[in-house]
Amino acid sequence: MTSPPAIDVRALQRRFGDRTAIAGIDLTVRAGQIHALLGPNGAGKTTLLRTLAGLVEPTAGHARVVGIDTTKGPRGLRGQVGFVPSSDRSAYQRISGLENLAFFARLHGMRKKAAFIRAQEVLEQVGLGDRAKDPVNAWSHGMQQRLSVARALLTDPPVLLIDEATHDLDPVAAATVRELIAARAEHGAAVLWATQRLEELRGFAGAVTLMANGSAAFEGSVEALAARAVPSWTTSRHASALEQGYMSVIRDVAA
Ligand SMILES: Nc1ncnc2c1ncn2[C@@H]1O[C@H](COP(=O)(O)OP(=O)(O)OP(=O)(O)O)[C@@H](O)[C@H]1O
Repeated sequence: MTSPPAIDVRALQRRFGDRTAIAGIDLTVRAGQIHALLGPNGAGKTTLLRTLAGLVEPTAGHARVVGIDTTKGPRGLRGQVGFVPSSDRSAYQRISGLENLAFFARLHGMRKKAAFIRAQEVLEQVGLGDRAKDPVNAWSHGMQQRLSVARALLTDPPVLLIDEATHDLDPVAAATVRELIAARAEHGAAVLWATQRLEELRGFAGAVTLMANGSAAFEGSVEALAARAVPSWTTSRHASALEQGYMSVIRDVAA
């Protein structure tokens, strides 16, 4: 018998007043897969990730994470989901990164000593081991973003929801984060990875959903998206095939 998908989204809708953020999406991500979420600003990527993290309730349809209905909220999903919000600044600014992570590890039930050991370990994984004891308000934006990634990895959850984690990162730090996430996927985590950096998807994401206006305008492999590339006077000759494929899908939606 095949196990249920780690992420299972069926006919999901979410409205905010008159505005439709998610207009009926189906999505499946299995253990060990990295699934990229693309789309223009306002397409609904963050709303989808926040719904899966239990922070937003669907208006219709459903979302399940390792079989748990996400309407149970973040508490009901605790230990199952590592969520990296975009531009996350939710850490306690006056205490150190180490103390922040140890605090969150203790919320997950770790004993004090084990919590500090694990906190130091994940800080080293994201390249912040030597800054562990600095107060977070002395860290740069990119360092705080890496702290958010470290927090999501604390308990090795089976599902990782990542919203533009590499947005503020230098290329070396961004590569380190992708390697860490790929290693988690190799160990069985299911990853949903929202990004605007197309160049990072090749050799990283196995599948792509391109959202537009709250719907899935394309779903397939990175190679299949690149194969949608069409020569056009509007596309720069320097744009990669992947970028051209992306733009071709968005143009079809707008047409
Ligand atoms: N709390 C909210 N209240 C009202 N409208 C919202 C709320 N959250 C999102 N929306 C709307 O839902 C739509 C989808 O927004 P969302 O943030 O999910 O897009 P996105 O694809 O993540 O965009 P970006 O690439 O800019 O991060 C937008 O029109 C946005 O204005």
